[in-house]
Amino acid sequence: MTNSELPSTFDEPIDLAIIGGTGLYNLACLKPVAVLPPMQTPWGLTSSPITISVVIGGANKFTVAFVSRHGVDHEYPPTKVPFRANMAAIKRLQAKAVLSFSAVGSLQEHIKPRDFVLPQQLIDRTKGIRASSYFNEVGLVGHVGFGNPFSKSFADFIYQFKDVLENQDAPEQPCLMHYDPETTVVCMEGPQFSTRAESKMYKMFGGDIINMSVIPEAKLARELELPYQMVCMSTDYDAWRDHEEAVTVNAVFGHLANNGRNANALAARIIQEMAKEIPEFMKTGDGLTGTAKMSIATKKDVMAPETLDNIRFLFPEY
Ligand SMILES: CSC[C@H]1O[C@H](OP(=O)(O)O)[C@H](O)[C@@H]1O
Ligand SMILES: Nc1ncnc2[nH]cnc12
Repeated sequence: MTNSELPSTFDEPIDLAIIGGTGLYNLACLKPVAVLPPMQTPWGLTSSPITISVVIGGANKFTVAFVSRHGVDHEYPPTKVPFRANMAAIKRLQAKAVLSFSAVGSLQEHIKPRDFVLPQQLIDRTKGIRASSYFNEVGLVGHVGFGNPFSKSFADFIYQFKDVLENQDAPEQPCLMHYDPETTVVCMEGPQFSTRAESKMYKMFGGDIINMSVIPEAKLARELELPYQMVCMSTDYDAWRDHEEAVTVNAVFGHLANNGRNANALAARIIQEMAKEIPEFMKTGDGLTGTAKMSIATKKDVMAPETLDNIRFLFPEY
């Protein structure tokens, strides 16, 4: 059956949401059972249809939803991705966690192109022009904690499968997965890449890798109480190495095929293991359950009916 012949509705809650980035417009390791058309949310339409797949693991059924961040034909630049719609749709489908993939530049010698990184910290260098919150309205003010922007439990889970990575063209130079509590991703505005001076400044800040899309995705996931981990796939050394050409899109594209294969292998293992037994952090909410409600400072009595409808779109139980 081709994707266009599949049902366009799916009525069960999903377990895991996966967001694909540059070069990862679908996951070949998944067998779709439904393709939902781009979902209308109070924050607009999602950037792509949502592909639903079901995996059987022993006695369990495990459901995955896939969204393409930039659209299936890469129509949305990082500044204009409908991040709030994408994340609202994922929440509406009742995902228990979000696994996000991103192509990144490396700010450190030891992180080579084709290596993967599980960042645990981030530095926001976007320019305030992206809608980055559900709780930043007159009549709805909320301040969620963001000290630890990623899910350590999820990163620990993913790191178990570090050995699935392969370098197909140069097996003697294996692809590594880097993971420690200080590993930091810088998120810049784009769409232009950084200047050499900016790239060196980000290194001085303590950045290890750089992309254009972890903000506001990670912030919105936190507001939605969703455990969120980004798997960063290195494609270049950005612009800080004076003796080398600064990053170009051609350099990035040169590594996308290998990174895409590794993303599929990694996602397949993660899904297989989750289907056998849903990890504890997905069952319990990773300590995030109830944090959004606690963060809202505005009194409910003064909220407009439309505001309450939007909150209920995200949190039907509130
Ligand atoms: C084409 S290189 C720059 C582009 O790649 C990354 O996209 P994504 O995070 O969606 O994989 C980066 O964030 C930029 O948007
Ligand atoms: N050098 C870079 N800067 C920002 N985003 C990127 N995505 C891939 N490489 C990048």
